This record gives sequence, structure tokens and C-alpha cells, in this order.
Amino acid sequence: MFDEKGILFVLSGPSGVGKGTVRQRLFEKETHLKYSVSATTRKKRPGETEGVDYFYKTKDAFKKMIEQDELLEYAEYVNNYYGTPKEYVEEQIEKGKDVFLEIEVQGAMQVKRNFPEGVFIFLFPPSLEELKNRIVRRGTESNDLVINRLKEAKKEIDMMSEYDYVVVNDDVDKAVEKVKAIIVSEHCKRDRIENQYKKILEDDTNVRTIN
Ligand SMILES: Nc1ncnc2c1ncn2[C@@H]1O[C@H](COP(=O)(O)OP(=O)(O)OP(=O)(O)O)[C@@H](O)[C@H]1O
Ligand SMILES: Nc1nc2c(ncn2[C@@H]2O[C@H](COP(=O)(O)O)[C@@H](O)[C@H]2O)c(=O)[nH]1
Repeated sequence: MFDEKGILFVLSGPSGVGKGTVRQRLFEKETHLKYSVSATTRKKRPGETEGVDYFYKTKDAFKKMIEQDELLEYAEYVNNYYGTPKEYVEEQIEKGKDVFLEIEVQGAMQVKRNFPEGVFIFLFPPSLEELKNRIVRRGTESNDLVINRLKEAKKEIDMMSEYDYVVVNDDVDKAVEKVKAIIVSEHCKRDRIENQYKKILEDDTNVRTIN
């Protein structure tokens, strides 16, 4: 009702916790959200599509994006670069659209520094064992890479207190409902703080007479 700018929602958490799964289910229900497709230097996995899952870049092309200040944030994660193209996010927020980022923790902390009005949600695994099982079951990483991702996971979980919200992903539907509730709650908050209420306080025309 009162919002002019959109809200930036940042979902992060360790690899394999279910960020992509929760995000996909959320987008089936919350069609107003805009997903920011990241750039990465990692190789395309079977079933992934350029421009839908990621913009796949060489290391040189990625470094050029950094030099030209095209990224809102970026991080080196398990020997690859990942980053959020800035222009799309800024355009959508200006147009009043809510933007959703699904990124790892180092990048989320950069966004928090540069865009503190964002909303930061940490997706938490039921246990480290279940996290490991999920990455292994997904079958996209070699055993060495699973171990590297789990080592990163412990560092990432240590940063959890920096987030506005923590959602445990034991059940996907329940986790999605919680993220939806966060979105509604943040809109209610912003409606109150946008200072638009001053227009109502200054408008005397409706309180003088009936008809
Ligand atoms: N609540 C859940 N219960 C059981 N399995 C789940 C749950 N959520 C996700 N999974 C499964 O766990 C695996 C990892 O999920 P997903 O790929 O969404 O994680 P991610 O956090 O996006 O990982 P990455 O950061 O590596 O991209 C997938 O096989 C997915 O089907
Ligand atoms: N800092 C950023 N992290 C990102 C971005 N896009 C994705 N990611 C995260 O990287 C890891 C690994 O992803 P995977 O697709 O190789 O499994 C995962 O935690 C993603 O959420 C980004 O733009 N910036």
C-alpha cells in the first residue's frame, strides 16, 4: 500500500541446506518476487541453464565484472567465484519489486554492509549429519568437494547471529511458510516506517464535514 521501493531479501546458509529447494517452492507461491540470477565461474551442472540458474563466466570475464564494479557482492567459494549482478537488483528495487538473493555467507555479509536495509535470512540444517547426507544424495559434488563444502558450512553456521531471521529447514513446506511470513512481516514494518502517514495527518479535508 505505502511501499515505494521493493525489499531485498537475502537467503543464505550452508551448501546443501536446501536454499534452492526452498526458493523454488517459494517462487511457485510468491509470484511477485524477482530472483537475481548470479554469475559464477563454476561449471554448469547437468540440467542447469545459462541465464536461469547462473550466468556462467570464465575467471577472466568474472574478474572484468569485478573491475567494472558490476557486482553488488562477490565471493570466492570452494575455488570458484560467485557474484550478484548489481544493475538488475537496483533496477527492480527502484521499480518497487522485491528481489530475492540466494547466496553464501561471505557475500551476504557484503550485502549487509552495502545494503543494510536488506532482510537477511539464514537457512539452518536439522543437523550436520543431515546436511552431509543432503549434499551426498544430491550427487553433484565429488567426495573431496563434499568435505570442503562441509568445512565451509561450519564457518558459515558460526555467522548465524548476523542474520535477522533463522529458519530451520527440516520440512520444506514449513520452511517456505516461515519465509513467506517473514516477507509479510517486513512489508508491514516498512509500511509503518515509510513516513507516508504524514500525508494522512496533514490532510484535513475529510475530517471537517460529512459529505
Ligand atoms: N527439508 C528437506 N528435507 C530433505 N531433503 C531436502 C530438504 N530440503 C532440500 N533437500 C534436498 O537436499 C539437497 C540439497 O538441496 P539444495 O540443492 O536446494 O541446497 P542448496 O542449499 O541450494 O545447496 P547449494 O548451496 O550447494 O546450491 C537436494 O537434493 C534437496 O532435494
Ligand atoms: N556470494 C555469493 N554466493 C552465491 C551466489 N550465487 C550462489 N551462491 C552460493 O554459492 C554456493 C555454491 O553454489 P552451487 O550452485 O555451486 O552449489 C551456494 O551456497 C550458493 O548459494 C552469489 O551470487 N554470490
